[in-house]
Amino acid sequence: MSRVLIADKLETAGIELLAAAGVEVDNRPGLKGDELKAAIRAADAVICRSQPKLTAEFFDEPGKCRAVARAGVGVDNIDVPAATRKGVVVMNTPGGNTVSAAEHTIALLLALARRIPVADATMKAGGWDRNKFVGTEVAGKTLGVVGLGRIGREVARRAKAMDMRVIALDPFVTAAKAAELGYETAANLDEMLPKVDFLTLHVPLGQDTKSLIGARELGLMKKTARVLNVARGGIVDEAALAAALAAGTIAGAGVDVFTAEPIVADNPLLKAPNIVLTPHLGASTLEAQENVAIEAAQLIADFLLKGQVANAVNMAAVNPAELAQVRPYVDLARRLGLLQAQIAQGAVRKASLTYRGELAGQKTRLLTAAFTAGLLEYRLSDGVNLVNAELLARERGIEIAESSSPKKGDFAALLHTEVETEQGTTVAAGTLFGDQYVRLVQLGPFRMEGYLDGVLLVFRHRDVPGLIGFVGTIFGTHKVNIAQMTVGRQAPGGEAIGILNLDGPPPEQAIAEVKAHPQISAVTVVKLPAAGELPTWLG
Ligand SMILES: NC(=O)C1=CN([C@@H]2O[C@H](COP(=O)(O)OP(=O)(O)OC[C@H]3O[C@@H](n4cnc5c(N)ncnc54)[C@H](O)[C@@H]3O)[C@@H](O)[C@H]2O)C=CC1
Ligand SMILES: O=C(O)C(=O)COP(=O)(O)O
Repeated sequence: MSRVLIADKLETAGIELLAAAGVEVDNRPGLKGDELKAAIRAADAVICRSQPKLTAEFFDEPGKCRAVARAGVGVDNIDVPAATRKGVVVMNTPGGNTVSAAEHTIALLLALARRIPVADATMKAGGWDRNKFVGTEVAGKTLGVVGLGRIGREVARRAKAMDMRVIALDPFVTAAKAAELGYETAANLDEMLPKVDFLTLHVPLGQDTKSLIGARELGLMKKTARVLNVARGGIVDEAALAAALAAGTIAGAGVDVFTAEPIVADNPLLKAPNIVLTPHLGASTLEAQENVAIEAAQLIADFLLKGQVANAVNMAAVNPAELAQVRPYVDLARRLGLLQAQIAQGAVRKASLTYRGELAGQKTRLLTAAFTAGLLEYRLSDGVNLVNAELLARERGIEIAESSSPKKGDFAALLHTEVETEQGTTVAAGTLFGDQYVRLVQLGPFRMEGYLDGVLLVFRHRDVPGLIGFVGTIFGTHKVNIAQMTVGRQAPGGEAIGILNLDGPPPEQAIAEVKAHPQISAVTVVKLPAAGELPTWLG
């Protein structure tokens, strides 16, 4: 009989579903340390929410555990790469708590605007003050929504119903799509922040979003503005927010999520003025908990009893033998996607892939999925993989088109990609040398032979003598080694593009010095995996 550890508080509907399916349920929420480790090892699968921190050590020796289901969205409390390495499938249940998280955000917004918690507390302490708690209407005010995914969209829709003006910021939402929904867009945070009366964050916690709102960003906002964080602790810097509230440079905040949960006594937000706090209650409604408990239990029952995998954030349902054959091209396609994600400016509308020569008609769906996974993987909270990449792109209104042409050009096989955003189209094409070495052979209109790994410095320039030496000297001075370099140009003395492969990330100062050259028009730093480093879904 299969055994499932329930490592968090889970609605009984989920537990009943497992029992009815003939699975043994070990319902022990709140286990920690060695006890949790032992319970995981003894189970075939685990169901959790955000409380247990399933760090790498829990997957070191997973015993018989083969799957973790997160009854909710954010998997930031689970070390997914560590789980993957050990072959543990991690699944989640996006969508089930979307409405609850959105409603909680609106509840905090109104509680702040009308100062309800403090008025309530004052009254219960014997007070009656109708002058001290004068609030503000939200109608006519501007709400900035950062992250217009599932929850952000529901928040924006509700704000619109309250006659708020909505400005959205999300790399996967074009101005046209936003306008269709009745929202404005901002090109970046700096443009959005000075305009908003309320700011709400609905992005996953990741490298890009940690401290997304810090002292500098809070400083760009109106003194009368209020900040809401129902996403994840740390997306808004806690110390900076507490300081801005104390200084009165921000008028209020509503926070549901914290860097350490349960909150620690010295968290500066506990003592900050004009703040409404809730203990991670965004998904805590009967409805949401029933949804996610049933969904998570069903995922685990199907996995254990039928071998079926759905909603996996770290696993591709691709036949292993097939994958082995095309692995180097899958790697190339993903790297081109990662490159395009970092060089394309503005919200992505469409990606068009053309398979030329020997690649024509060869598992192109798989390669297109790999390219799409690369294009999306920096931004989304769900782990993007071969299985879900195209669906996730479609959900975000990104069209993915592919075509094949068996005619051979300069290369026996070529993958040509074009990414269209509201600001233009970027072209990148790649191939394999010697059936295994991944190479970039075209960027924009320029032909070249570039390496698609590590840190790349891409610079557009005019092909004038001495320029390459100028750039090389800058990196030499800053002690950043240049491992490779390639230049593509159409004609001597004309427009050109240079790519340097650097042995480490370049300091800001070095980039500023490169940009200062009058013949260099644009500089972009692109971060790609090291050569041979494969994504977890391909490893
Ligand atoms: N307080 C609570 O109880 C709950 C909190 N959450 C949190 O909310 C987050 C969002 O959930 P969903 O809306 O379901 O996820 P989602 O994946 O549907 O939406 C996330 C959106 O953020 C956008 N995004 C990513 N990086 C961005 C950036 N740097 N700037 C602007 N936009 C960016 C993505 O393009 C995507 O559209 C989850 O990751 C989770 O951490 C989710 C449920 C309940
Ligand atoms: O689904 C999410 O990401 C949440 O933050 C909800 O967390 P919880 O399940 O209530 O611990």
